[in-house]
Amino acid sequence: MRYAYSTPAIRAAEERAMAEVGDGALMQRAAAGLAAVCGDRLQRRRGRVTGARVLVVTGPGNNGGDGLYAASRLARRGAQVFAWLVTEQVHGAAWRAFERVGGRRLDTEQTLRRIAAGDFDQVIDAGFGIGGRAGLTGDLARIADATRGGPADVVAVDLPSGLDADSARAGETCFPADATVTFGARKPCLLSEPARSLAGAVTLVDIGLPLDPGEAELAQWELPELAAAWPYPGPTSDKYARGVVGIDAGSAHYPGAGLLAVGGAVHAGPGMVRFLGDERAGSIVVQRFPNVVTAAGRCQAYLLGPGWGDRDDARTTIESVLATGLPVVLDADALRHLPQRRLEHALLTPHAGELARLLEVDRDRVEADPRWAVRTAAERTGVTVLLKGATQYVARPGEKLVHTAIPGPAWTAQAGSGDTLAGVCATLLAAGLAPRDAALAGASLQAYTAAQHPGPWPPQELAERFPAVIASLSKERP
Ligand SMILES: NC(=O)C1=CN([C@@H]2O[C@H](COP(=O)(O)OP(=O)(O)OC[C@H]3O[C@@H](n4cnc5c(N)ncnc54)[C@H](OP(=O)(O)O)[C@@H]3O)[C@@H](O)[C@H]2O)[C@@H](O)CC1
Ligand SMILES: Nc1ncnc2c1ncn2[C@@H]1O[C@H](COP(=O)(O)OP(=O)(O)O)[C@@H](O)[C@H]1O
Ligand SMILES: [K+]
Repeated sequence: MRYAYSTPAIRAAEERAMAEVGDGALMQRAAAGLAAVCGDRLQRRRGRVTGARVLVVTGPGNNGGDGLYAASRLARRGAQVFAWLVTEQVHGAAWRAFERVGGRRLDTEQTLRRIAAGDFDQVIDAGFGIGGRAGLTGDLARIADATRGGPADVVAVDLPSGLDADSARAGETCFPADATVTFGARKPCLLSEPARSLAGAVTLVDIGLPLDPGEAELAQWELPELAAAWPYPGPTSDKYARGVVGIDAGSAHYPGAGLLAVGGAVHAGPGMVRFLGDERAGSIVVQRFPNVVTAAGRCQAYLLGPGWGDRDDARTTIESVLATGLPVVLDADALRHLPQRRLEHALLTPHAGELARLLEVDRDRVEADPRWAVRTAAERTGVTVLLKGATQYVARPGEKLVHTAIPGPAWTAQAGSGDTLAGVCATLLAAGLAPRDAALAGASLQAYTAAQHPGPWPPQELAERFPAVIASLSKERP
């Protein structure tokens, strides 16, 4: 599990740590970790650190201090180090250390000229860290722009300047990095798209911050969580132990949605799938999946909504399934017909547009603050909500911590992926997983499979790769 902490929680932990060891010690730990990563990257790119030319883009606060101390360490290994100062204000002790090792200050024009000439092997972005605001202006924006796409390896200190540490947003101007060295704990921006992609490869350096996962803001699943949650059958499992899924998806207008949802469910390993939807969609489903049953009967979880279109009986169908008290995934068109009361046993799986409609806000508001949006929806509806998108967030009512699924490539962003995913989630509910785990495991399986098989696979073909991935995941089980 990867945890991310908000800026106030990190500041509070820093204060507790500084009371014990002093602030200088924390900064030295941070600088040592940063210099180690910068040195390794220089070594890999050019065979040695000696002779490398390194520019530190130096901000006025402690982030700038980290960068200068790290550069001083690189200078002691033979690098030539330069600094461009964002303002005249600079961390005094770090600046003196930088000057002592022969570090040189460059003015803006010298810096821009050298960047354009491809003169730097590495640019350390030590502009702003957790004190940073979104967006860059003035000469710093020019320097970030000039560096972008050039030959220098860009290493961000703590987080890329121009990002707000607590937000998923990627401002219009920021300093995209090839790598980020973050201190003490990950920041929410480093786990949330689109900000996450601007950070490159993230290394977490332990500087001894006393942080408790109970205070975390975000928790991202990794393979061990997925493998541990996955319902592998035991030696005596029968089809009811594995779970029977009832799927009402598709319509004469959208017959494909039924097939996609069933395809997701079938390839996630249920005991049985009953198709309870439109007759025409049903006959296509059975042709493709002869193991699917169209007769009504015992189910252990349901999926309602994909490809329904406008349906007169939408509300009554939802109410009759809710009345069973069995777990149910409410997706796509079912989300437009939710009863106006708190629900139970359901998992809602909206994308940003559907969540915006549910909350009666603009889509922009959801995208600007996805954690707020997913938490608010969970509180209002009383059930678990999975917000789909480049980062997939899951919130439960009464819980501040928001989880995210294992991330995957944008190949998954195509019509029909959501239908497939809803089918996987319903299979997991039928196997007895709690809605939160079903959402995280389903979304993680789809994203991880797409990462293992990059390319424009149609969703139904990606689903055919789920079984092999599920089988290989068993190696990760605790
Ligand atoms: N504390 C510790 O123990 C440790 C801390 N560590 C390090 O300290 C970093 C936090 O340092 P920090 O608090 O000094 O803030 P920092 O991010 O350097 O920003 C400085 C100032 O810049 C300004 N500013 C911000 N954004 C701006 C913008 N877009 N455009 C223009 N100006 C902008 C803003 O000032 P303002 O303008 O608001 O007066 C802000 O206060 C942290 O990320 C980590 O690297 C590590 O060493 C480990 C130990
Ligand atoms: N940029 C992206 N990177 C990775 N996955 C994405 C990205 N954008 C969307 N996804 C995923 O693709 C799927 C699309 O779902 P959805 O929009 O509901 O499709 P549909 O309803 O057309 O089937 C979701 O699982 C979503 O999380
Ligand atoms: K930075």
